[in-house]
Amino acid sequence: MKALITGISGFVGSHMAEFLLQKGVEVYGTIRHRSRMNHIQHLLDDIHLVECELRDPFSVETLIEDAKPDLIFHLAAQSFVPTSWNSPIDTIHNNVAGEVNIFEAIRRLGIDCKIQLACSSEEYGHVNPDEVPIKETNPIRPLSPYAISKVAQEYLGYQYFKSYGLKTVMTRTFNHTGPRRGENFVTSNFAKQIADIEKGKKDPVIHVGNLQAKRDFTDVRDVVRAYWLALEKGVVGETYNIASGTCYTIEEVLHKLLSYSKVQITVEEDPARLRPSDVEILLGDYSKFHQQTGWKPEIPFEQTMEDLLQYWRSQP
Ligand SMILES: C[C@H]1O[C@H](OP(=O)(O)OP(=O)(O)OC[C@H]2O[C@@H](n3cnc4c(=O)[nH]c(N)nc43)[C@H](O)[C@@H]2O)[C@@H](O)[C@@H](O)C1=O
Repeated sequence: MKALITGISGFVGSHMAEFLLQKGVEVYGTIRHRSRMNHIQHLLDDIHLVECELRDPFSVETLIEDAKPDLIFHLAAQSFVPTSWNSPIDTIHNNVAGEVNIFEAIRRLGIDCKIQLACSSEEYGHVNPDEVPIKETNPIRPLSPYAISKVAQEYLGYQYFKSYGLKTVMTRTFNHTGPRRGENFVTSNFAKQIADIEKGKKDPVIHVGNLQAKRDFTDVRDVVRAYWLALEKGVVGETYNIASGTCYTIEEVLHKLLSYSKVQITVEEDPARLRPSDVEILLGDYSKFHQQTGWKPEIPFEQTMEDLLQYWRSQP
């Protein structure tokens, strides 16, 4: 069996590759000329890397024709919410055009494959207090250009399923983290600041944004297992929440991370970290996915946070 991972050198892509290799799957992955390879350095002998610009239809058609995958995990995206305010068109173009190019290549070449689409809980956006835990049937009220790009990705997945029979499965994944998480994202950012303070590379002050937001975190290693099950047991054309079913304020996350360190650290708000609009609460109900696939998260949040901090401590 052959699987293609778009964005294989990224955070989730590298974990997905490790998971698939353990399953004995032949792994293809896309990189761009400026991709950093540090997350997949240890896998280079075992995977096929293809340089591909997903925004370029010719590049994508060549990729799909050469790889002829049975499974596609479409993980490549501009995924940082604040960047989507600074460059909204780029986020929408990157995330939406890239996916359409994949769908068009599959359709034109007549490739028979299943496609997992990494959609997002950000699509829910504004959530009323009486709407948690969030089910797939909740209203979509997106609050960022990134969220809009994910709504478009998801509905395109549905439309290509209905119009052309493409075997798409959409996963609305809530926040996820773990070793290799990009340093912009909150858990990694805080963990890296703590590790830098411990190493004496930074003054003992941790800079933070909105600590009142509530988020539902799942370990990335549970998430890639969910993506595999989404294609193995999920129903094509359907959308599933992937979540832990528990949420914490960002303040609680901060204090959890701080409790793993012996150094004395002062907390300071950095106004540049506040957003034009922030999703107040994301707390997911994953029962639809559980009923279909049997999946449930296995790695406790505390373990994820300790592993993340250890990851940053081990970085040069
Ligand atoms: C599901 C969804 O999950 C992620 O989107 P996100 O929730 O925006 O993730 P984040 O880690 O940037 O922020 C989480 C919360 O934490 C608050 N926050 C406080 N202080 C800082 C801070 O210093 N840095 C950051 N980044 N956030 C901070 C921030 O305001 C927000 O309320 C992406 O994977 C996205 O791709 C995705 O799909």
